[in-house]
Amino acid sequence: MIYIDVTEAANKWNISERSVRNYCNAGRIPGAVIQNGSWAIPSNAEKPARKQRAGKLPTDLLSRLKIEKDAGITGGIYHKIQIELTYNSNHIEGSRLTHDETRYIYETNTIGVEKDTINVDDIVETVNHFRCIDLAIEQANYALSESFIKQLHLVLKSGTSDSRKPWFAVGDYKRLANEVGGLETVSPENVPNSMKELIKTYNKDKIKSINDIIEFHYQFEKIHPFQDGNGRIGRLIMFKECLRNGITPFIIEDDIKEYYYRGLKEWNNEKGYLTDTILSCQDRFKKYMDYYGLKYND
Ligand SMILES: Nc1ncnc2c1ncn2[C@@H]1O[C@H](COP(=O)(O)OP(=O)(O)OP(=O)(O)O)[C@@H](O)[C@H]1O
Repeated sequence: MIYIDVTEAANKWNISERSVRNYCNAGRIPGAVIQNGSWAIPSNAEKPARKQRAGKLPTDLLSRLKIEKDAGITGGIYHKIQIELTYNSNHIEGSRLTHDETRYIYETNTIGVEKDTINVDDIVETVNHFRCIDLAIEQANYALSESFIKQLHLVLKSGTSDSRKPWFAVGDYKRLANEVGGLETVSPENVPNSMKELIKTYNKDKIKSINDIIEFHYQFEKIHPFQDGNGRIGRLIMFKECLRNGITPFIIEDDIKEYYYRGLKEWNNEKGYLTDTILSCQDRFKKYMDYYGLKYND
């Protein structure tokens, strides 16, 4: 990939450097990454379209999400997904922030102190997760790539205490071996090849089914490419890929976490456990879509 810097992008698109940086920060330039402290932008990236004003809202989910996000509309499906997906995905991984606390952080960028101790990382990762969802929406229409997956990790883990550990790679694959559910995962030296292979296989067919997305998720979790954050990154990828393929997304809610874990554990023996769990999450999501007058095809 050939990259250009912020000044070059600003000249090319005839906008200020500040606007280019704002677009990068908002995740509106697919593939833009931070290198040596400044933004590196793919040379073939297109200038982001100007924000649309809210008018008659479209009934397909991705268009609606983009409009609500860009227009800063509150109380819609975008707002709902930010809170539900962030709360549940973080909670599955042990965050102790409550649903209300997650909502306050999203809506007011403040947090009331309801308990004695709040883990700062829980707050940082919650705010970061909101931005990851934005990235998934902005880049929904691009083919899945390693650079996008690493960018999600960079955004999710930036500013956390993990990011200050010398052995922890933020926005890059793991340096130390890890396991999941007591099972071995791919060793750090083999992760780059395994990820390349996984993405190549996944991208072979242009049109994806929900089963392809679930299979990818299992394979991704088996590789466990990052030191930490694999569960949340994996679920964000599924969210993006559902949007890209016109498939109803789903939020794995905390109350069915055990079924989700069992589904992953048993995937090689019985795919029905995980598939059925995800289909029931999709049914829940369709209720949100009905409420907001959105159409779905599955
Ligand atoms: N038996 C299993 N097989 C494959 N993947 C699994 C299995 N059990 C759990 N997972 C996946 O691993 C994720 C958790 O991994 P882990 O406990 O290592 O946390 P992590 O890598 O720190 O991710 P994050 O902090 O988001 O979770 C789960 O959310 C799930 O997606």
